[in-house]
Amino acid sequence: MNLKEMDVEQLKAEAETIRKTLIDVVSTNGGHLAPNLGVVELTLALHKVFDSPKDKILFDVGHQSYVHKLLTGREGRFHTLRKLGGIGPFMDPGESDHDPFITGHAGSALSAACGLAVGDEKSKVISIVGDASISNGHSLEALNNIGGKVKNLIVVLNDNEMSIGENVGSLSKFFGKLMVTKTYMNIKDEVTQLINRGKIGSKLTGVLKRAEHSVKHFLAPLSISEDLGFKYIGVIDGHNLEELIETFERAKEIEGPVFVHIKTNKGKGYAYAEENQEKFHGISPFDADTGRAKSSGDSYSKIFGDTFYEMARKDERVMAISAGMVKGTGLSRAFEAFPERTFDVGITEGHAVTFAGGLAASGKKPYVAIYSTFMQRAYGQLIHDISLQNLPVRFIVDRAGIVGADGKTHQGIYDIGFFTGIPNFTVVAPTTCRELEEILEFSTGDISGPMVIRIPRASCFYLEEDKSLTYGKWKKLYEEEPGKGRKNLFIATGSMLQELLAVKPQLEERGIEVDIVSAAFISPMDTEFLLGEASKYNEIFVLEEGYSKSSFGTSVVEFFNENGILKKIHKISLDTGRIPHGERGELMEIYGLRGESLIKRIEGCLDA
Ligand SMILES: Cc1ncc(C[n+]2csc(CCOP(=O)(O)OP(=O)(O)O)c2C)c(N)n1
Ligand SMILES: CC(=O)[C@@H](O)[C@H](O)COP(=O)(O)O
Ligand SMILES: [Mg+2]
Repeated sequence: MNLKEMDVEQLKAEAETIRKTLIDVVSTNGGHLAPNLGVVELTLALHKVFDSPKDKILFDVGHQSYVHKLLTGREGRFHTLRKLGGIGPFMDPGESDHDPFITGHAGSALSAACGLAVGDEKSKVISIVGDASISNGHSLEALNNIGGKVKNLIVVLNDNEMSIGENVGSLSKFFGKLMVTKTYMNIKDEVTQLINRGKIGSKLTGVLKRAEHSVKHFLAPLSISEDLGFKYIGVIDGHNLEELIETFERAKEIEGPVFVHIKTNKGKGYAYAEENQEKFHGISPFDADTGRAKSSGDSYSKIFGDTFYEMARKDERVMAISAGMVKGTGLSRAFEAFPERTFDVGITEGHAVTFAGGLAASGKKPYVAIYSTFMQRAYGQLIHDISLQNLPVRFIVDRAGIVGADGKTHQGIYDIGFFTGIPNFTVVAPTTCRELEEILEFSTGDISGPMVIRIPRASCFYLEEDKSLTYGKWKKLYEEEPGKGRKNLFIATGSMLQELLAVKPQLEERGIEVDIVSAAFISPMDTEFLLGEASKYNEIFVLEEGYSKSSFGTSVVEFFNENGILKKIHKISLDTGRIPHGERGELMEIYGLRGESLIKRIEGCLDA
């Protein structure tokens, strides 16, 4: 039956069916379960009242847009969620006309919605933003622009009092306080009615108006409705379909911008997710009956978190900053143990970087752990605040390379380019977890400038016989003399050492000599090695899990060029910036960085 024709009881039954589908599919494929369980009624009510795609419904981040996908013709393919070629993780106009704009990074939706609303005044634009994402600078800049101006825009604050973990910061308290304005709104309504009925004299009217004003400022010193230029409706129970539908019908008729404040419960309807909202924010496949996820081996993030904990224990100047990703970056233990030296600054990557700069300028040893893709948000700060002052901030760039099911908005493939393109940064991509520990240990010393340590979304790799790292030096993993019949040199950084070693036997079986150098240091490069031993090889391969333009490979090419050495350099990296969602392993294979396709690619280079 068409949603528009359903009565409330039928919609409630539909909500139950949707919750079951969400649990079934996400327990099999992994994904963002708790955020979606929390917005089932909210999304049903939006689609009941508004006419998508004529009216544009845009979820910020889009990790909670699964219900919207189910209601807009994608239910038949929903079992393919986050799989290669299947339904995507966030909103994407390439996937459906009902997704008016791409999302994935927090805070962008309000700006996009502002543009969509101004660009098409005939439609209503409804943008749903979470209580953590609304305090992101991007969202605040948009609110600043929308307030008092954009009449066909409705902002829905989905307030579940959670980010991935606990929601942090004073702005989150401010938005929480808007609830208090409900009391104020009730008082205001009563005052207005009394005045309008003409039951009171003009003197008393003045007194009441002043009292109403003081009550407002006592209860909510800044009101979203009057001070920021929105018509405010709230607080609405986000699981009460009648109330939601009535609210949206009201909001639809009002000349906006309208701000609707909705309270929801993250994980609603699935006890395990309600009890552990952080775990079920984004989860890998799990057993729906027990709520237990399959465990995997130690990740690079875990090794970082454990090593950082030890470093912080030994050195009081060591500090950590996370932009809303404490658990994902492995830092939970350190945050619990050292609350006075660890800072979750919320979804504010730009601020996190400059805040760390300030700490470094005060003689502290800040470690900023941010996913590669979200680090893109802080490019200006990296140049203006860190590079120009050469501040010794340590950056842990997590999820560097292909991340898998989070798809094209989340692939961490540009950081090598943007960090090597800024002066003063040391850029290190450990090739094993032992190297990660070593470089972290090194970084606690009094380093002279900013240092980046890039780690993949992968389980740890170790070499049986691993030599120690020396700053700026690469490690030869071969014995033979170059030039004596040995023609091919492979310089592998980060995760690509493991990939290359895995195919080395097959390459050799096919008659391809494989001399490997493990190159944790992307910048500075081992120039002594490049000028000496490397220059004796005929073919040089540079392997990295990153975008090929402006890459480690590019740096090697430039270096040979600048030194007048003519070499055939093959860049084994990602030739496209549009890598879709799928499993990391299969994407590595498809894009020529793993297994048989890596072998073919190398053979192709040698044949050319
Ligand atoms: C720029 C950026 N930084 C970090 C993230 C990771 N992230 C995704 S959802 C999320 C929390 C969002 O919380 P909220 O907006 O309250 O939505 P909820 O999940 O509670 O519905 C974070 C930190 C992101 N997507 N984008
Ligand atoms: C939506 C979002 O941006 C995060 O929830 C992200 O999906 C987390 O990724 P990990 O699962 O790799 O921590
Ligand atoms: Mg939230």
